[in-house]
Amino acid sequence: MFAKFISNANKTLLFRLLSENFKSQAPWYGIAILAMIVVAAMTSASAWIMRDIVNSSVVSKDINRVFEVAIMVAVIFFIKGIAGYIQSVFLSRAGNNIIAKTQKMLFSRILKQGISFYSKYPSSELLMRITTNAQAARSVIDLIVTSFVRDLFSLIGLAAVMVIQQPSLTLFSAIIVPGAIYGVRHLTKKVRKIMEQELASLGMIIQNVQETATGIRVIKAFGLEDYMNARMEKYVGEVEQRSNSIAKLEAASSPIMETLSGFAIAGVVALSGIWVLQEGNTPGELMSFITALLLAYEPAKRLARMRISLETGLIGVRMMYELADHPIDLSQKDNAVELAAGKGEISFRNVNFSYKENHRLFDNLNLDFPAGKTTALVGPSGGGKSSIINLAMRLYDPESGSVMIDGQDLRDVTFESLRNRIAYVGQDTFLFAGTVKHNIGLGREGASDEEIIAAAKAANAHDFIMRMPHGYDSDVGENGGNMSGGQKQRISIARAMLRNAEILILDEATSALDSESEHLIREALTRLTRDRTTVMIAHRLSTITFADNIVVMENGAVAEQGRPAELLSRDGPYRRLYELQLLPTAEQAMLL
Ligand SMILES: Nc1ncnc2c1ncn2[C@@H]1O[C@H](COP(=O)(O)OP(=O)(O)OP(=O)(O)O)[C@@H](O)[C@H]1O
Repeated sequence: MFAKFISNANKTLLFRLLSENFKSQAPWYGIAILAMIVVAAMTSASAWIMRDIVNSSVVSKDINRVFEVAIMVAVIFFIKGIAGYIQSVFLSRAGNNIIAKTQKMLFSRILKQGISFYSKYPSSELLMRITTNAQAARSVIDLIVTSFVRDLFSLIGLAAVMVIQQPSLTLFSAIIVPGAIYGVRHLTKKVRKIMEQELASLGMIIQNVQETATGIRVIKAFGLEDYMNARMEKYVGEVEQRSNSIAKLEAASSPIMETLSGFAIAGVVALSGIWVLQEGNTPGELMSFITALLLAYEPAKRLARMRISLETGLIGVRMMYELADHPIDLSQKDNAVELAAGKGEISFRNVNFSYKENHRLFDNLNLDFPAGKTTALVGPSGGGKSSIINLAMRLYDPESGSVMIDGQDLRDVTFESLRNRIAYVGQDTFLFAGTVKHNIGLGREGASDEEIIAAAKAANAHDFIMRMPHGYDSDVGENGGNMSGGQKQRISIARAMLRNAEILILDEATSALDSESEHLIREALTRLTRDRTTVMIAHRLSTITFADNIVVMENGAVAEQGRPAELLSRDGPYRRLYELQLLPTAEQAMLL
């Protein structure tokens, strides 16, 4: 029966959801299920006792019996109330634990993913999958437990009351139920489709809000408020329309059920007169039967609609598992070893690499970054500079050939030992929510306050930090919103300084700073790069005169390399780049 109830794919999904979550929560679900059985039993008892209420007061007019029955009614409802409380508390406890566990699992999974995963899933989508879809896991389990235990047991109990009180009338009512279930079945498919579209539009709403928050400067500067508003209106409108369609479809199950139930009750009322009058049944039995029938209506309706609720809930669960199962394209080998301590020489040997199929960026690339020296990567945009540091940090793997540190292939070493040997200062100086101290301290776990301050001093950041309202305990604001570009850069230099790794990867900021800031940063970088293997992407050639070696990258290949003075003396690509950047154009020269 269950096989026909839901599709095979959904059945697999459901079994997986239950097997992964139900077991760990078994004690809580056990208690909740026991409480539900008590609730179901008390519901049936409240229908059963109608017979005694009516017979004792109306038929036998026995006042003592009336009091007895009244006490029993009070006890039934008291027990039902307590059991209902226990059921809710333990069901929620298990459910909340499932949400928490799912969210933790999803988050640690996406943290393991390589950079390419993040180009596939926009942040808004990740947000939705980790929040809304994780909730769906709980809702589906709740639905199964409440429907199969509370509703089914209530229905069985009430049916038993009905059979005992009026067997023939029960038979009549039973004919109606399959009709009602059939009536709601055809609605399921439609709801599923609309629900999928609704979730997609919901994702777009999140994306729009997120883009507004992160891109507010561009929005304001270009007066894009109307454009953003129009986009929001479109997505919100779509969600509104789809929600209405879903509500209409879901509600459509009500008229079907109401009409059929109306027929059942009308039939029962008509027949009951004949039975009571002709077959000598008591009015109490009849009242008990009708109460049981009416009480059975809600659980029966919920069970009939269960398929719709299950299908819609499973959409979220499927999306959650899609994220959880997304293969990790960049993983650590099972037999990975520690990256042995060394001087930090980086070498690329016969490296072939492409981001997209049939679109090779590096073709047999051979390149060395000598230990303890600073190598500057220069060249036109798209030449492959960032891709080199992506491979050197093992954010991507080459298709063939190898990237090595001190002769060890990066694919053979643990991520932890690799990351411990590298410090990174990126172009987008990302700061995390928290204090200045916290942001610098992320450079090395367990660093003392003194070490953090020493790193900040070396990064020329100490003085401006001390001028902040709470010094090192000042809040940096969202992504360093409370700081200038130059200050953020010095914080990230201090973070790298604290790491004290042999290898430094430096992606120079493209935005120009005022000369004071530029001078302070330059000084900090000179200290930071001293005696370290530094790979530095330089966008402004004026800043790399101190480099030991320069590599000019063009179209994924090394166009030229050598010492700065040596390259300048040649009439090659570096000299041309240099002249292009440093020599004022005729027009500029006239303005000077
Ligand atoms: N994640 C990616 N997916 C697909 N293609 C990419 C990706 N990143 C870079 N590329 C492509 O690879 C080539 C090299 O890019 P790369 O970012 O390494 O160049 P770059 O020299 O650092 O450029 P820039 O100076 O503009 O930062 C470019 O053609 C770029 O379009």
